[in-house]
Amino acid sequence: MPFFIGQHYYLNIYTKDSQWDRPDKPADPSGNNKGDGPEEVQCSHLLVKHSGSRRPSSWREENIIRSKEEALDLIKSYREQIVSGKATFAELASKYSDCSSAKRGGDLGPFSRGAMQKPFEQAAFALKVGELSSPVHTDSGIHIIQRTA
Ligand SMILES: N=C(N)NCCC[C@H](NC(=O)[C@@H]1CCC/C1=C\[C@H](COP(=O)(O)O)NC(=O)[C@@H](N)Cc1ccccc1)C(N)=O
Repeated sequence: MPFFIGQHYYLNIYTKDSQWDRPDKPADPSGNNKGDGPEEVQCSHLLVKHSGSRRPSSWREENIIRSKEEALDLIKSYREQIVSGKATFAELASKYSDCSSAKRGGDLGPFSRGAMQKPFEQAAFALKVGELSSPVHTDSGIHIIQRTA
């Protein structure tokens, strides 16, 4: 189906899914996503901001000027320390995360789709419980995410 500007798309108001093609049946009001993964996840994250972040400031640093590349190097080193068992996720998030959730070891609490920026949501909902993501880029900066529930 060729795409052209102004083309209408269809939004399932229950599951928030969107599609170009006209649905062939009414949306299910129960909002069941029919096994397309969990409705809600709980995650912890470690955020390293950089000069291109939408808000380059945090509880740790008034004015964050590190480059995106430096932020990625830091995130990779934290991820390596967690994977090798040198440090726990909560220890590093508490010390180094540029998000206020650092105070809770990075815990964001439970959230459903639609709450977080898309790249973060996509990564979080693809994780199995206990799994640690690769670096995830959002407008906030670079994250590693651990699904806890
Ligand atoms: N529980 C929710 N629904 N809270 C609203 C989330 C808003 C959402 N946030 C994000 O997508 C990213 C990924 C996770 C954290 C985050 C960004 C920022 C840091 O980045 P910055 O905004 O300075 O660019 N931290 C937050 O939002 C914190 N309130 C998250 C939090 C902290 C403590 C307890 C619970 C949640 C968004 N749509 O922007």
